[in-house]
Amino acid sequence: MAVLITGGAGYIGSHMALALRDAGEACVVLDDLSTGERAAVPDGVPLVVGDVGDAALVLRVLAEHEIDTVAHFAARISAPESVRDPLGYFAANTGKTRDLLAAVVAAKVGRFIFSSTAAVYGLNPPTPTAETAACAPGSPYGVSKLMSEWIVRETSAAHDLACVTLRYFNVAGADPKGRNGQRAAGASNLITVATRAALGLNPGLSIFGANLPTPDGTGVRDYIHVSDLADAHVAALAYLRGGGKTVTLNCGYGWGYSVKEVVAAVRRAAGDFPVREAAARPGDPYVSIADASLIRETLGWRPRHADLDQIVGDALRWEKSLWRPGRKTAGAARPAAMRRRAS
Ligand SMILES: NC(=O)c1ccc[n+]([C@@H]2O[C@H](COP(=O)([O-])OP(=O)(O)OC[C@H]3O[C@@H](n4cnc5c(N)ncnc54)[C@H](O)[C@@H]3O)[C@@H](O)[C@H]2O)c1
Ligand SMILES: O=c1ccn([C@@H]2O[C@H](COP(=O)(O)OP(=O)(O)O[C@H]3O[C@H](CO)[C@H](O)[C@H](O)[C@H]3O)[C@@H](O)[C@H]2O)c(=O)[nH]1
Repeated sequence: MAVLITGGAGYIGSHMALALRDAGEACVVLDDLSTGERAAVPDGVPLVVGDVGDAALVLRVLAEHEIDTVAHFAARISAPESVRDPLGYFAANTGKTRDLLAAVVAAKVGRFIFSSTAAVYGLNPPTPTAETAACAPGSPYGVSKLMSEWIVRETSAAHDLACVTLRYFNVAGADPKGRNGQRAAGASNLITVATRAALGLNPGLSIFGANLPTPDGTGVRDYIHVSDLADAHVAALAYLRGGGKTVTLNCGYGWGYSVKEVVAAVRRAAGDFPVREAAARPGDPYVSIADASLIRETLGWRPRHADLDQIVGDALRWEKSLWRPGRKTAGAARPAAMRRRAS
């Protein structure tokens, strides 16, 4: 038995590959390397370079590696980009999820884990947000994921296929042992931007909205450590192999931090860095916090790295380890400590 990880050369999928390898589980990665990197795939895990929409390739991989479960991470992930290219997102995310499922059903693979997002809930969900909340995605990206969820659900109902859909809240941090982390130079998520700013790799941080209707005026998010998220996938795999039924589960902790609280945590870990207040991003929810009770009940999952200082510390250590002379991020100005490392 082995797990196929689509998108396993990307940020989250590669952490799952690491978690499975650490647990002694066989797995194989299928990734077209459009945003992922070969180096993110852990040593000893086979990488097949190709498209999840290539049915012949997928069928071959499913058979050759005796796959019993597919974990489908591969996707395009930028909400602003999806506003400019909705049809591209529906093709890449929704269309290819459909094509992958067709291969999975044809090959009689009985288990599927799908990467969805809190973005399906949209702009003003009740908080904390339970899985039963109405879905009203605020971007084509969110729509592409919600449509994929429906395809997963209907396919599961019609075929011998049990599926766990995981709706991730804000994924952050890096492998606590320093083996892996966010590699995308253009990553725009708060904790990556703030840690890179603290290291002088970009000119500073803009706080998008400082007068929002929240306790300190800045946006609040439920940040989940990427290794806890990988563990949730390992727990979902055990649940499915134990005969668990199709279910949709939030992945978050059930509490949130504001942008200012995240800035304070990064400053505690790395010292001061420039921060300015800017206009709120159109379409940003003010608050996004999971009701995380169902995943605990259903999978028995318990987070191990939920402390914000650990999330920030792991991200920071990873960013430092990535730094090398000539590495480019926006407006890089190298701090003295890093200039010394270069010489
Ligand atoms: N990062 C987050 O905060 C977040 C939040 C919610 C949900 N998600 C979901 O988690 C999943 C993984 O996100 P990530 O942050 O690791 O993104 P990522 O861009 O780092 O990883 C995606 C991977 O998929 C690969 N890929 C894309 N299209 C492909 C295709 N057609 N065939 C084969 N490989 C393909 C890319 O090369 C990349 O390695 C996505 O489905 C995303 O929607 C991410
Ligand atoms: O430079 C920045 C970046 C972010 N923020 C703020 O920090 C918070 C978090 O923003 P992120 O960009 O890190 O994450 P989002 O909440 O916008 O979105 C993330 O989580 C969503 C789920 O809720 C989707 O999955 C989406 O794909 C994923 O990027 C927000 O209040 C945002 O306005 C800033 O102030 N400055």
